[in-house]
Amino acid sequence: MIALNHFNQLSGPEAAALLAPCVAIPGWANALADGRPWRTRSDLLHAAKYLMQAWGETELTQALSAHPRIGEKPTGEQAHAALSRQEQGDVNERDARLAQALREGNARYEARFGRVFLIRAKGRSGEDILQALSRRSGNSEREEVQEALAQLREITLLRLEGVIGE
Ligand SMILES: NC(=O)NC1=NC(=O)NC1=O
Repeated sequence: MIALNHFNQLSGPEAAALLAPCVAIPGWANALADGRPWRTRSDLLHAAKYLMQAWGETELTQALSAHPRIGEKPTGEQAHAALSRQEQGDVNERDARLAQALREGNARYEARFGRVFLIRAKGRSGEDILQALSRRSGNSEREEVQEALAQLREITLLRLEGVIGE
């Protein structure tokens, strides 16, 4: 985490690179880097949320390239991977029944929608996630794009709040 005034003083590329692990949508990080200097952290977070409203299915697909399946914690060392491992901390990978149910649920979801199931995992138990996976698998395509985008916004905002301090 760095302080806002330090973020304001970085070069453009450094500022954008710092935000890149929040979501794999470069335009979003670049726009927030270009918007500096931010007067307050709140101004930055409001701008970030405003920019996310424009995201659609294209951005969702783009972002999913950096989100591992739920229950499959990534092994990579990139910042995205470390964040995903931390966010999925409450998914008890030692619970073999849960892990199997998530694998099966993810496969069914991907067969239906053609993309990885995305959920804000932080603060959710494996059981909570499994229930959401089951419920959302019954969504229409249009409903599910909106739900997945809402989850992407939550994940991205939580990550941004973890990167930039007051
Ligand atoms: N497929 C996923 O939902 N992945 C993730 N959810 C999170 O909260 N972090 C992830 O990497």
